[in-house]
Amino acid sequence: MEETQPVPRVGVVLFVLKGKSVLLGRRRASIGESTFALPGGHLEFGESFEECGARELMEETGLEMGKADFLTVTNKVFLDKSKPCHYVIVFLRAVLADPNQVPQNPEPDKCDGWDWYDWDNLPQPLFSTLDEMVRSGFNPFPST
Ligand SMILES: Nc1nc2c([nH]c(=O)n2[C@H]2C[C@H](O)[C@@H](COP(=O)(O)OP(=O)(O)OP(=O)(O)O)O2)c(=O)[nH]1
Ligand SMILES: [Mg+2]
Repeated sequence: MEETQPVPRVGVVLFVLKGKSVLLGRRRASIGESTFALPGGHLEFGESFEECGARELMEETGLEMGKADFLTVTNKVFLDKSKPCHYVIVFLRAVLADPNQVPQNPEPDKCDGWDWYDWDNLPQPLFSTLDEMVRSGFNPFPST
């Protein structure tokens, strides 16, 4: 039988902002195990980036997304795992529909839980892509 060739996949990942804080959760997943990462996941057939972001945020945190806009895109190959992965990741900046919503953890097998972290005092270790962005001086907050 012919082997299926690996292909790049598209992900949508959210910087959910509240004041000077960003929403992060410690991953329980093969890629980035035990690192702090942003909510997000795979783009499904027919979805807009915003629809995907809102769906993933609801599935992973129970939070309802408000306004979102495009920030940047990355193109990253993860070769350190037994199954190599290649992701084009679209990063959106988002706020909550209601800023008083409290994050839940409906997928405890995938994440230890979600919390708000001050951008100037981020937890360690960060997920590799996020770590690279922070080190390069990337800032998800709107310039005022
Ligand atoms: N969640 C998340 N994914 C990220 C980040 N940075 C980054 O490159 N990715 C890439 C690697 C992930 O394997 C890929 C897809 O996200 P994911 O691993 O959370 O996917 P998922 O299980 O939630 O997706 P799904 O199957 O539920 O659709 O996006 C990040 O900060 N958070
Ligand atoms: Mg995810």
